[in-house]
Amino acid sequence: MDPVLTVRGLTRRFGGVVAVSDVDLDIAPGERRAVLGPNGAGKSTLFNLIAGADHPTSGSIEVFGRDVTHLGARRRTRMGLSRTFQTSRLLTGLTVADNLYLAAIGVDGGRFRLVRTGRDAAARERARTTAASVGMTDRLDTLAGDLSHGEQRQLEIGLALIAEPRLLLLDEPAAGLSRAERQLLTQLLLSLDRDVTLLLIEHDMDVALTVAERVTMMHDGVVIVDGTPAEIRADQRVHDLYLGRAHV
Ligand SMILES: Nc1ncnc2c1ncn2[C@@H]1O[C@H](COP(=O)(O)OP(=O)(O)OP(=O)(O)O)[C@@H](O)[C@H]1O
Repeated sequence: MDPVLTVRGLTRRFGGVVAVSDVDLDIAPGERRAVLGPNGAGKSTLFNLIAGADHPTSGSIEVFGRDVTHLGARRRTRMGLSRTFQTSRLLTGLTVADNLYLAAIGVDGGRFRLVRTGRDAAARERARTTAASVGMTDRLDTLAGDLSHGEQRQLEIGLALIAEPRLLLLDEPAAGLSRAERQLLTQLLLSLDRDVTLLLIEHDMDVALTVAERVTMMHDGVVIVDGTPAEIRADQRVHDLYLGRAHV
């Protein structure tokens, strides 16, 4: 099967800083991949380049076999790429159902066709099925602002899933969550349909190594190890750079 994502020689410079340096990445359909690395490794820059929020100095990005290097974020979204954000985009004064409903009616008609007469009902139904897929059926009538931090993260993932993406980019999904919330998040990510390929940028080793089948470890903009969670755990360079520190 063709890769979902192919990155070649990707480089992003900011003045004299090479935030991402000659990175190659191949992600297969249905794969769960994590990108790990200490502060300043280049994870966020790589994420933004793949999402289309930023553009590389050199190199190329293909999504679903199509060169998107020079396409903006919206075009990539329409192709089936979706992302979460580190800062919450929830409408805290609205219920879970309404947050999902508004996202559903906002989805581009090309990918999620809602015939005019049934538009409202279809969007409501889509909100309900998405809530179920992120384990929030019993919270549909709760205001987003009244959700726990972990539930808000669940809802954000739901919003990213509403357009039925084929590639979901998760930007540090475990950031700021308690241990119990991280475990729930891990379960949620493990439960997602394999029709969606996952790429997560993550600081939290436990979440990344449990959810991902393959981990790409970055340092100073460069990929230093690419392997299975077992290989990552056993790698001396990872220990030196990452595991040896209190919390990087
Ligand atoms: N807009 C920018 N302008 C200048 N330098 C930048 C910019 N964005 C990132 N950098 C630099 O690029 C390098 C990589 O940063 P990046 O944020 O991608 O790392 P990261 O692995 O995501 O780190 P963190 O875990 O702290 O978010 C750092 O040296 C950072 O200072």
